[in-house]
Amino acid sequence: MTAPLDLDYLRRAPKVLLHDHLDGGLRPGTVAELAAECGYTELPAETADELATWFREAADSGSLELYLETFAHTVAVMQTPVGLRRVARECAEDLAADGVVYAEVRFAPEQHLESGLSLDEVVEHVLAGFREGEESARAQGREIRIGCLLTAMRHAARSREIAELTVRFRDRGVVGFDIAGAEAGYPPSRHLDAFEYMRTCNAHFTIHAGEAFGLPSIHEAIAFCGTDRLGHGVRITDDITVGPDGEMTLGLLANYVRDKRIPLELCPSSNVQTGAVANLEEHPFDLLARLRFRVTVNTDNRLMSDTTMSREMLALVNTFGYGWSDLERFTINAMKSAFIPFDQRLALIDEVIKPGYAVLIG
Ligand SMILES: O=c1[nH]cnc2c1ncn2[C@H]1C[C@H](O)[C@@H](CO)O1
Ligand SMILES: [Zn+2]
Repeated sequence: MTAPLDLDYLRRAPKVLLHDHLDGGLRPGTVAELAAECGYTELPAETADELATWFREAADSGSLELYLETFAHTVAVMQTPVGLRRVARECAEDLAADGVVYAEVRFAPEQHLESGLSLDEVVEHVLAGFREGEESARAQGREIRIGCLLTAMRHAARSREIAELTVRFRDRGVVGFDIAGAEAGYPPSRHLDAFEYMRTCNAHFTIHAGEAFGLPSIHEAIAFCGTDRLGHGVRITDDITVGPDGEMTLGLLANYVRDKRIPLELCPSSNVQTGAVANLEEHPFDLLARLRFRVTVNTDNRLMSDTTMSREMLALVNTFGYGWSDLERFTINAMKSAFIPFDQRLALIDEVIKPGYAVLIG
């Protein structure tokens, strides 16, 4: 018998998450406790409940720039070994509790140097936290694997350094590189040397592109930088026209993205909050899914969107009427697009994802 498609069963479904920011996924209570421990006095609210509401409402800004301002408070409490480790451990625990079996979690090491840690030390503490979280999840019967992505901030000038840091840690749990931050005015090609370095090292990267800025950003990310995946990429719809009879025509760039199976790391709730799309009903997720782009479901920032992978999937189910087989397809899309070796991706698909959905599909 097919399992009901509700939050409870969605949590049991094996899920794969490719786009989740470590500094956008803290537990509200942890923000409050770490602030008290490290003497950060600028928090906009005191209790966990008040903070949860504040982050969600402040991020509901309709602009990526205003949305990003909320990160000042989370980054502020992630400056010490204790803070970094705890946030990473809890991230792994929370994702595992939600039924995520594989996640790539990203953060920008250059934003965590205020108490004198080196870039390498910051990464070491975060990786140690992930390993602790994986172990405590395992002790509770939940298997999760976390790969770490290192992000460079696109308005800054440290991308080459962060790319080198990524490659230095490639055998210790860092699986790829990314650029993030305000998109308008900071094209991906500003960081060409970092991407060239990554390609020289046969290393993987994704680029936030096509979120707050349109096709030129996506074109640069692919044609100039050679990105493996697109962070968001929703604006690829600017290159798709839907005729009066519903006939869809893809432009050269949209065709290229689809033909090359370039994965789209779509983040439905986040896109509504930053104003990339007006509401979930108008989100192009379904259009792209029906056109068979390689769509994946992601959280982006669980704290700012007050969300989880299960809730993002439920929102899509309620909006577009998806069934378990659709969710399995999106999950396999994500697993195929991960930055870990092919044989390991295949093992997770065959041994964890397919059997997990088979039980739910009945
Ligand atoms: O959706 C996003 N677009 C661009 N930048 C983002 C997004 N979500 C988080 N960031 C930024 C803020 C964080 O401090 C940084 C590293 O995780 O990445
Ligand atoms: Zn993001």
